[in-house]
Amino acid sequence: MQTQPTASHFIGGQYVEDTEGTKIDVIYPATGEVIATVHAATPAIVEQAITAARGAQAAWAAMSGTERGRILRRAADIMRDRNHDLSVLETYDTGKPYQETSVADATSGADALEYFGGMAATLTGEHIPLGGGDWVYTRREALGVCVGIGAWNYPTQIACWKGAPALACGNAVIFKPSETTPLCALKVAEILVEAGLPAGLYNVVQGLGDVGASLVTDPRVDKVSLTGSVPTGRKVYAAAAQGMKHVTMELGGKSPMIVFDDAHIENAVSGAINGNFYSSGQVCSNGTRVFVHKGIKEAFLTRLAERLETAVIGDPMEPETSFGPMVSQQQMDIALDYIAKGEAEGARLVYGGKRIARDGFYMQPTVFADVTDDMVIAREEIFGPVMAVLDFEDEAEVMARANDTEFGLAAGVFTNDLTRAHRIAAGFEAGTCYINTYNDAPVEAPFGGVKASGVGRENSKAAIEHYSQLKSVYVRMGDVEAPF
Ligand SMILES: NC(=O)c1ccc[n+]([C@@H]2O[C@H](COP(=O)([O-])OP(=O)(O)OC[C@H]3O[C@@H](n4cnc5c(N)ncnc54)[C@H](O)[C@@H]3O)[C@@H](O)[C@H]2O)c1
Repeated sequence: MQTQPTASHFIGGQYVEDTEGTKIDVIYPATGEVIATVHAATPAIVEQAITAARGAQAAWAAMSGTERGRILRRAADIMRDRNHDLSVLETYDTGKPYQETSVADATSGADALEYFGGMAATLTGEHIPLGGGDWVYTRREALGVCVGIGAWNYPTQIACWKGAPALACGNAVIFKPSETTPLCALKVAEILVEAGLPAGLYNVVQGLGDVGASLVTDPRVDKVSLTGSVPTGRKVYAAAAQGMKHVTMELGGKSPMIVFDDAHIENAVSGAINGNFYSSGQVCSNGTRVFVHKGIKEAFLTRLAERLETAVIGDPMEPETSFGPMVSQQQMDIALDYIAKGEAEGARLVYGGKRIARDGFYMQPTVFADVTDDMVIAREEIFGPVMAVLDFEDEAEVMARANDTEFGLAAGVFTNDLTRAHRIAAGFEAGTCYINTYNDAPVEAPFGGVKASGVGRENSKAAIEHYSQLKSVYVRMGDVEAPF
């Protein structure tokens, strides 16, 4: 497959290059080889993108929702038709196994385009009757130019989860992918244009944090949607506040998963695997603090270790590979450093813990038991395949410990006690909760965090609120009274 894109950026409906920008090498995580090179956007490229977006937005917003939606739904169909190639590219960009990318990336992006494409024609205001025959009507209007800034773990999905609702509402989009995974968003832009999206409405500019910051601070940008870490979120939120811009913040987590002693152990182990080792642990909503009731702890750990033995670690392009490399040397080193901290703090290493001796950024899926709440591996987001298993005995105690974190992205509970399951879900301080499952993210349901994990929601009808605004129009049917 040709991994070198035609050019670094996609602006005004076409590929654009400016080799003056800082060189960014794209590294295939499975081998460490450079598979493409792009250039960070220069100020001239940023200017071009903002001008293109502003120039195209008003006419797009003036089209009917049905027309806008049709284009998005056509793009969804093209994405599904090209799922194989898009999945291979996603694997080159991120290192995630094709087994995952073929079902969770372009397919999820297509779902967002289809869902919001269908919704575009349903976006309306309301009629509010007042006394004396007067009335108010509301108009749901676009925000203008929306900037999306992506993390590296789901480059296609993030480009679509931000782009689809923004476009459905009549906005123009400028998307800056993570500098670690710059390739996939360009394909999303190409497909949208092929589906009939007028030029300038979905632009992709490459770059590091400084390019993101220059977009966030530009007065011509109306909204910023970031997927990234909490420290970056604090900076971007603060910068956006200066311009009183709308924001969506999809940030990190250290989510709890509670396994009661009446749980179906096999399902709970599956949930813990999905919530810790999918995408080599590089998922924001992962349930990395697994609280297991003392009564079933050893049975849970034994079964977990047996199941981990069956993971197929290897070439991510091979269909049977179920666990691939980390995205980068840097991210692997961060995770290995946390493993060293866990051992130094006295946690019991029950599985993995080592780098795998082969090319690329491979490390073992890792499980620590006997982890206590104060350990660094139980408090900080690792963003790697490192599970911390903690003991508990009492429901009230585990609820308080689960919530004792600055984060609030996700949380899960495994139990067969119906009322307890809902009591726990109600008690979680988290935006996205799971009962007897973990890490589902269908487009129909709102996704996002509370506390330091974020502001706003992606997916579902809720996303519309974050990509549009209401205008109230007051209508007087009679004479206007005034005091003098
Ligand atoms: N809640 C979610 O939906 C979600 C999904 C995926 C990942 N994440 C989080 O993302 C993090 C991992 O991704 P990452 O390492 O790419 O995150 P990161 O915060 O390092 O970078 C995210 C993006 O922000 C850009 N950026 C950095 N500094 C900036 C600045 N000052 N102004 C504007 N843009 C700036 C980066 O270039 C990148 O595109 C984890 O914390 C993970 O939990 C959250």
